Amino acid sequence: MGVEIRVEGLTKSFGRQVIWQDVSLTLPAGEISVMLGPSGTGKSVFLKTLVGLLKPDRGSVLIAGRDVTRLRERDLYEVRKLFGVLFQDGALFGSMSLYDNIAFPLREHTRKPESEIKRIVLEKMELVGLLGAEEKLPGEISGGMRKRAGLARALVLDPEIILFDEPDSGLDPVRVAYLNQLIVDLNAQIDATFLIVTHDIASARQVPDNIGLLFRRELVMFGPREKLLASDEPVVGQFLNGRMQGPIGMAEEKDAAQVEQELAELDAGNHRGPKGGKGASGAGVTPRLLPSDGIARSPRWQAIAQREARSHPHEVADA
Ligand SMILES: Nc1ncnc2c1ncn2[C@@H]1O[C@H](COP(=O)(O)OP(=O)(O)OP(=O)(O)O)[C@@H](O)[C@H]1O
Repeated sequence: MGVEIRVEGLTKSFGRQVIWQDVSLTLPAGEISVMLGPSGTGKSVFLKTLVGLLKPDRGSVLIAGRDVTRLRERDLYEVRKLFGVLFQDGALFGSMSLYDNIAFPLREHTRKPESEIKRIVLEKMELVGLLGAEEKLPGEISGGMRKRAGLARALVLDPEIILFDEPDSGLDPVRVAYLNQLIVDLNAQIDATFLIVTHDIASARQVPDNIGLLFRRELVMFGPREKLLASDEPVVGQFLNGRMQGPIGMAEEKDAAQVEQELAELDAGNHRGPKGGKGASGAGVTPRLLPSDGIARSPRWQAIAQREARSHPHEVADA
C-alpha cells in the first residue's frame, strides 16, 4: 500500500524570487518522511506543488507513473484523490459538526449512501480517538482535537499519500507527543506514504524513516533518518539541534566569516548543543517511535522494531 513520489529537478519561483531549485528526492512508498527547513524556505510551496496546486518552473513530480506537473485539470483531479491533506489549522468548517466536517469529502466526491458514510466516518473517528465527539463544533474543542478531526477527514477517502502541514503547530509538547504516536500508529495501520512538514525537532528525530532539509533555496539533504541525525553537515547539525551557531540566522543567512567562527567555537566545545557536540547526532541517534501496543505491526514495522531493539536495547526492551 501507499505509492512512491518521485521528484526530479523541481524549481519554483514567484516572479524573480526563486523559492527552491533543482530539488530531487524520492518519497518511498509506505514510509514516513519529514521535510524540515527554516521559516520561509518554501515547505508549504513544496506540498502545494506535489498536489498540483502550484505549477513549478521546471522539473517533474511522478506519482503512480503520472507527472503531476503536466496533467490537465481533469486528470489532476484523479491523482488528487490519492492524497489526504492535514492542513495546519485542520481547515474545518466552523459551523458544521465534526461528523459533518468529516463526512464532507464523502458527500462531495462519492455517491455513497448515508448509512455507508456513517460507517466510514465513525471508523475514522475511532481511529483518531474522537468517538463520542460527533456533534461538537470545531470552536468547542481543543486544538489537538481539531487536528485529529482534520486527520479523520483526510482519511475518509482512503488516501495512498498523506501530507501533514505542520501538524504540531500551536500544540503543547504533550499533545505533540500524542499526535506523533497517532501518526506512527496510523502509518502502521494503513501503510500510506506520509510526508510531514514540521519545525519540531523532537518529532523529526523520532517519527520518520527519512528526513529532508530545505535551506538557501536548495534541498540540502534528503535521506534515512539515522544518516541525517549522524550528519556533520553544519546546516543539518544546527537545525536538528536547534542551535544558534551555524549558517542559519535570525532573519537571514549569516555571513561566511561569522559562521566559520561559530563552528570553530563549537568544535572547541565552547558552545554545546542540547546533545552536547558536533554533528546532528550528539550523544547518539534518538530511538525511533514505535506503534502502540496492540497495533499489529506490518513486516515493515516489525523490521524497524527489531532494528531499534538492537540499537537501543534499554529503550525498546518490550519491542
Ligand atoms: N502564491 C504565492 N505568491 C507569491 N509568493 C508566495 C506564494 N506562496 C508563497 N510565497 C512565498 O514563498 C516563500 C515560501 O513560503 P512558504 O509558506 O512555502 O514557506 P514555509 O517554509 O512553509 O514557511 P513557514 O515554515 O514559516 O510556514 C515565502 O517567501 C512566501 O512569501
